[in-house]
Amino acid sequence: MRQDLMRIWGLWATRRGWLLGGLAVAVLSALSAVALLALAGQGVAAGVAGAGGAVALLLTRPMVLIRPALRWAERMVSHEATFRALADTRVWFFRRLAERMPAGLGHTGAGDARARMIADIEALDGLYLRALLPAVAAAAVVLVTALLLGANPGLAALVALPLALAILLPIWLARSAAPAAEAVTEARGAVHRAALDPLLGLTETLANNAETRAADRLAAATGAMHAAERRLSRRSALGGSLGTLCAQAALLGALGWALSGSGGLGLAVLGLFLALAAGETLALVPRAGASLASAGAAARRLLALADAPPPVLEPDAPAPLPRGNTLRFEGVTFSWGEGRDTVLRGLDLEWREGERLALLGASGAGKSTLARLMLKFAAPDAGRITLGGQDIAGLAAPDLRGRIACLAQDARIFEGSVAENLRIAAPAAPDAALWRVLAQVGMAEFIRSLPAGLDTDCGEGGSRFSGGQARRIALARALLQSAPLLVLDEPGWGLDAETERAFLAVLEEATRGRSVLLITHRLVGVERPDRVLRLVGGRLFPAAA
Ligand SMILES: Nc1ncnc2c1ncn2[C@@H]1O[C@H](COP(=O)(O)OP(=O)(O)OP(=O)(O)O)[C@@H](O)[C@H]1O
Repeated sequence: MRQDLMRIWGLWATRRGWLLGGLAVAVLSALSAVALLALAGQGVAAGVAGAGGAVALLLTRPMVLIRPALRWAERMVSHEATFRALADTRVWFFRRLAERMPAGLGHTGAGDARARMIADIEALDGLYLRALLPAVAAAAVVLVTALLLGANPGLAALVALPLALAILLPIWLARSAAPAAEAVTEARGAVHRAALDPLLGLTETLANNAETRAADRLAAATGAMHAAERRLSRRSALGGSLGTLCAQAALLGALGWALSGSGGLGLAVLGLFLALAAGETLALVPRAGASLASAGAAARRLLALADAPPPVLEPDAPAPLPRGNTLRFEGVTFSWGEGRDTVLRGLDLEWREGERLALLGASGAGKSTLARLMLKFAAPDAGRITLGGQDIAGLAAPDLRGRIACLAQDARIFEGSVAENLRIAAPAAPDAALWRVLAQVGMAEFIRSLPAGLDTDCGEGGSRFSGGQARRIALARALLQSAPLLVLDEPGWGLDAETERAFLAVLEEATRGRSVLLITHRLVGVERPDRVLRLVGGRLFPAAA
């Protein structure tokens, strides 16, 4: 746990100024509480002794204002620090995921990754806000208490030692709370999945009358989560009780010392008031144990995913992009991981520059896998893939992807306007270019008829449009990318027969001068490919058009 949390702290290096600033203000704020009560105590002692206590009163007045100001500053600075650190962590995690799962989350649990991205990263704020901040502030208070009472080491020990114990206890408890925190984090992920999965597939859930079963699963997952949370709360409550016990022991110690009459009135009152002041700061510490354990569990889950080896390593010194655009597979063998079926077996392919290739094959034959290998979303287990004679392993992935445009089978429409979705492929494309590709996929007229035209919002996952319309926008996006090689994975998926034929008929015109790889289950007769290949048993065979 410690190592994982240290890694997370290391990730926040660029926010060290804010984080340390927050710590400093938290310490000052806690010490101001001590100063206020210490001065009040001195005032009371002076008053009781008939010495007036005017000086204490004079000093107390500004403290009454300084303290709330420091509390306000503590909130603002520490929350800003946390916000910035967590934002960095989210971006870092996103990049790590993108490197490690270029072929998409579909095969690795999108719900789980989403839970980690949101909930686990949020739980990390406990490391700073609820563990480090209160613990450091409390430690400073205990130290200052010991120093202020230093005139009498006996009294100092009676007050400061139980208080120090109140800080150490939650840290010690955090270790034993780690499994409970881990269980809570896992259970939250399970609730996320149980809630999201049937919702994302709501139509199937309802059509199969499966909502009761889905609700039962969600209830079971929620029950398991509450049970796990209860176990963690018990630990937290134990920490809270033990912490309070320690703080009260300090008060009792100070009171006992005062009543024993072994020192002056001033010191006795100071001891009592300091024990009271410290109690207030220490009240936040017991929660630190559970928060630390939860942050540790979240950090472990995040790092497990973020540290997975990337499927394709980027070259240290990428080769320059070659001139030619002929793409070759030379004896490529590939499986998606240990224990998984071999998808490609010593596959050879020459996709010549400017060639229009149709790739047929049964479902699951490995057609999309072939496309993913070309884009370096995965790397061959044996053999190599070359572009213009250069092994793509030596090319930087962004360079390669600038040469090969791809319409994936499950291409997603993002939230944002039609224009924004298209410009993902070509950020500087003028409106005229957008209209051109929309016309090529038969969508220009429809988009023009919408009040907002190109600015029409697509909705989440393209929900503003029908499946076929969304598919055509994705197709237009692939056409817009001016890459010389174009891979179209099932471009007709979701289109009615007439639209599919119309699109395939204009494909030649729309992709003139480019190499096209058309991946499909079947040809409809209007494609006019230069060559047709069929993928069977991990190898390619010539097929009739
Ligand atoms: N990203 C991935 N991670 C793990 N396994 C994968 C991944 N993509 C594909 N597979 C697996 O590889 C095998 C071939 O799948 P692929 O999608 O390449 O076939 P396909 O010929 O395109 O099928 P379809 O025509 O049904 O789309 C399948 O067993 C599939 O589960």
